[in-house]
Amino acid sequence: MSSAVLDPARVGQGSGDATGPLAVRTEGLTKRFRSGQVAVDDLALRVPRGAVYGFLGPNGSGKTTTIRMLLGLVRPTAGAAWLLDSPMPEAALAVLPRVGALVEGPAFQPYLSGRDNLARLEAADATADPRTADRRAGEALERVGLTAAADKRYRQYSLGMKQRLGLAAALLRPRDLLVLDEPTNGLDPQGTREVRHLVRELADAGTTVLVSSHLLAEIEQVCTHVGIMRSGRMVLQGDRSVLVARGVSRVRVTTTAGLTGAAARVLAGLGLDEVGTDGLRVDALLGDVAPERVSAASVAAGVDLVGFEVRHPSLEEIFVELTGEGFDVAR
Ligand SMILES: Nc1ncnc2c1ncn2[C@@H]1O[C@H](COP(=O)(O)OP(=O)(O)OP(=O)(O)O)[C@@H](O)[C@H]1O
Repeated sequence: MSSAVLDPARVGQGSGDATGPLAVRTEGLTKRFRSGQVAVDDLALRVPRGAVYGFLGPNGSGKTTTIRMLLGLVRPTAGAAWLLDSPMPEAALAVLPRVGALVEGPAFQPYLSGRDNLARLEAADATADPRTADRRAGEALERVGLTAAADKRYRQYSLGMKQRLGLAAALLRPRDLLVLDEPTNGLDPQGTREVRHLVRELADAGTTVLVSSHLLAEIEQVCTHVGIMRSGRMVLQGDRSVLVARGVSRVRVTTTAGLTGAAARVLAGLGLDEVGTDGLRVDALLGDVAPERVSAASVAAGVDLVGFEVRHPSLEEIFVELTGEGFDVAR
């Protein structure tokens, strides 16, 4: 399917969608590498304008390949992508100046300083205004905390400094959309906090931000929306409440000796699943049963309530459950 076949106007691109105007949209986006590896499989990405979209998934789940396709750096095997309503890669020249990107391996010169590298990028960009280049480079370096190291050669930069320079390059001018692939890679905790702060600031100023990470905790606090990838497929996408809604709460009743059987029968009688007993504790999945029904039914059945606890899983637990993330990478 090519973008010519799939007209954005016909599929409601940019309006009409339940989620409102979109800054990034893909339909059936697929990448099969020559090795036969399907890195991205039939992806329908939906990044609303103004969102901070956390693009999450374990190592190897297809985030970088997706981002490279969005930016026209990798050609999709099938499907289509739009950035700011413009088809990619066809409209790359027109739309990419409005898009700041931080992707792996930016083309920086090792023997030039950070500042001179930015100047070189500016000089290569025909759409940039040379009169304001120095000021904008200085501001971008300051925003990413690189002013002190601005005149050091790139090859002497630490990984974190390189990452900051990549961010500075994305911020050389105001952007409507920022696409950041693992921006906290190589940063220390303070640097990670600064990136979060920067993302929030940019979003407050109206920029849409698509930010990938394999660590939910790193970007959870700034995301308005999430998309979770597993083995090249999107397993969950929407505003951040979809994550919470996805979590399954558990209830735990603690009672006295001799009453655990009765407690288990109460829980099962209410239709709760996975009822299990451990010492004086009886656990079950709460499902959509109200907790107060469980406590009331227990008391009515003569079960002493020594303890009563409802546990909501953390976002991290939900993320791990969805992605099946373990120590090994996906593939
Ligand atoms: N050029 C390539 N040729 C063959 N396979 C590739 C190529 N690039 C990526 N892959 C494979 O595609 C899959 C997805 O990789 P991708 O880099 O998109 O994942 P990711 O989610 O960005 O992971 P990470 O968090 O580790 O960067 C992986 O299995 C990877 O080995």
